[in-house]
Amino acid sequence: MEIEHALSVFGGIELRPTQRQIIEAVLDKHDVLVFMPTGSGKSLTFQLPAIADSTGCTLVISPLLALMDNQIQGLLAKGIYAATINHRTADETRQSIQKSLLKGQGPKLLYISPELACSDGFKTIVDQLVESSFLNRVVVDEAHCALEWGREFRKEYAQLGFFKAKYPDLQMMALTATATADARKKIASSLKLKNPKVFSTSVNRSNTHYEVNYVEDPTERLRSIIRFLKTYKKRIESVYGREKMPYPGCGLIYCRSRATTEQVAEQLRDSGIGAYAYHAKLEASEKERVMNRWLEGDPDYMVVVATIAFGMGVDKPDTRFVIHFDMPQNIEQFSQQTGRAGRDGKACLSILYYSLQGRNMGVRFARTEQEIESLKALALYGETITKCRHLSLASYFEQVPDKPHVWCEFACDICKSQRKVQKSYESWQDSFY
Ligand SMILES: Nc1ncnc2c1ncn2[C@@H]1O[C@H](COP(=O)(O)OP(=O)(O)OP(=O)(O)O)[C@@H](O)[C@H]1O
Repeated sequence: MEIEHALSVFGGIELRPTQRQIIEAVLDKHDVLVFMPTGSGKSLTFQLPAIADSTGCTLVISPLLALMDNQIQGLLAKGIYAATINHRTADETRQSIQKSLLKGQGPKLLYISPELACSDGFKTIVDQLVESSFLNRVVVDEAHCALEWGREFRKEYAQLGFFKAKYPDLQMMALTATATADARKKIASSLKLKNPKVFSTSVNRSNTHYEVNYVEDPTERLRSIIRFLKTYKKRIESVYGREKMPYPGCGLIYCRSRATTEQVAEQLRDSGIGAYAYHAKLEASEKERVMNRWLEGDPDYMVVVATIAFGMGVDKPDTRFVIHFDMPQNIEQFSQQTGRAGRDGKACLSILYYSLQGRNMGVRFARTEQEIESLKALALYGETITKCRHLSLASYFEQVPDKPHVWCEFACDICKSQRKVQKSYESWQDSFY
């Protein structure tokens, strides 16, 4: 099937130039390594070739069930046969999927976890699929989970090199938003990719307005957020009306601890702002309710106040802001969480509350040399008050543009008013003495 024909399934969207190049390389049977920022449309680069294949299956290895479900629902809604096998799958369904795969009539995309991929039972299925030429390629999504130093490290991710070790000609594709040169090398080597075509696009998200607020006291931080959200809500409602559904101004606030998410959400509700907490210890039904209402754009769920448990794979394109009430653990986490906003390409806002307490907490939890480096990069991002925030982020990812002003155009607090940032930074510093 032609690219254009396969694309029609996606409702007439136009491929971005890099997406097209990647898809062409995949259809040319190259191993491919993709580094593109969060929300830049990486999924399409493996979904479209899978649809274009006349027979056989693309195996997608993904770290989270929620992430798999999200993609499968989207594909099924477009009439594409996609499925998952995981611990929740009934035996009958599992057997029926396996049988259909071996006849070449199975799902076009089969999503599985790295743990299942590495199990002996599944390896036997892979053997049979390769022998019958029904396995077109293996896609490793969120490939940075293979990096031992990352917070999201999963040991089975680091074992996925077995595919190429046994079947050197089996095509593999790896995708991640983590973009340092070191990460690239390590991912390619861990998966044993053969002369991969590497695609790396700018980490810059020019639709994001970056802002850093230097506030040490958590109570003052909360006051500042409430002030911001009240003004913001008023503005939204004056344009769209009070009860607009879906609500056009949804966002996320990240905190470090579960207790903080609950406290912040409660205080926001008391101030008339629709907000609910989301963390790993909530009942499954509560998590589902909060996630679904937020995704639907319910005004009472305008803000989700979350721990790190809410993040990877959440795709709500019209998320308008991400606020870090507490500092994230490092710059990778900051970049990934901020990447939840503005996935529709429209303007969005990132506000980082920077504090000495947050920085020290990061030091306490950093486990490896690389994590410390990434935390230092976050500190540099927060404490550099003479350089555009977009550029500070880009320097960590070793991407410095020729024409920095084109990247930002006043889309950060420093480019907007360096004097104001300097004043706020200095008064924060003064508060220590
Ligand atoms: N060419 C395109 N034109 C318009 N919208 C697109 C295009 N490609 C992807 N999108 C949309 O952009 C959004 C983000 O895409 P996707 O989830 O693939 O991002 P991603 O790069 O995988 O992000 P993450 O790293 O966070 O998983 C989705 O809503 C998707 O439908």
